[in-house]
Amino acid sequence: MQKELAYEDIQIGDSAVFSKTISEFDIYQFAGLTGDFNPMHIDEEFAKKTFFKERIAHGLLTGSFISTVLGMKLPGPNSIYLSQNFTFTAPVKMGDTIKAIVEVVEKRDDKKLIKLKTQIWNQREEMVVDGEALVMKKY
Ligand SMILES: C[C@@H](O)CC(=O)SCCNC(=O)CCNC(=O)[C@H](O)C(C)(C)COP(=O)(O)OP(=O)(O)OC[C@H]1O[C@@H](n2cnc3c(N)ncnc32)[C@H](O)[C@@H]1OP(=O)(O)O
Repeated sequence: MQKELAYEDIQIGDSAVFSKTISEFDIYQFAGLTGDFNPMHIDEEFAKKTFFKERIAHGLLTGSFISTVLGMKLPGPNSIYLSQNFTFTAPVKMGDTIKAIVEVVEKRDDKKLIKLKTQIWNQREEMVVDGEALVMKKY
């Protein structure tokens, strides 16, 4: 279990990472959980005729691993997620291994707010998601 960090323990420049290989099962599970059965994610024949020519992961499935790093590592347990933006810069394909990285870029002591740069990269060192998150770490 990750040691719980207090707001004061967190410094600008601190970073944390979570890595995962995206499987067909992950994509089906996400479709079932959310109800987003867009055929470009789940129907190989349909996907062959799309711009990407094969099935790709839902953008928010990929993006959700930013939440994993924020909630489990940095700022970690007891973080309150306030906002997030995502730019999906490249597709995530089945079997890709993605790495979600967060880095503290700003702190606001009066409200205990932490701004983090949030990016996800694939195994070919291509950035697939870019963005920024705001988290409150009250205690
Ligand atoms: C809803 C769900 O079911 C569906 C999904 O989840 S799909 C999965 C998540 N999305 C992705 O995986 C897409 C990943 N992105 C890409 O692969 C690329 O961005 C792209 C191939 C779609 C487009 O790239 P590119 O061919 O380089 O784009 P253009 O240069 O032709 O740009 C056209 C205009 O769009 C703007 N733009 C492009 N990408 C983005 C982006 N990610 N976010 C915001 N805007 C984007 C680009 O600036 C161009 O606009 P402009 O006014 O002409 O500058």
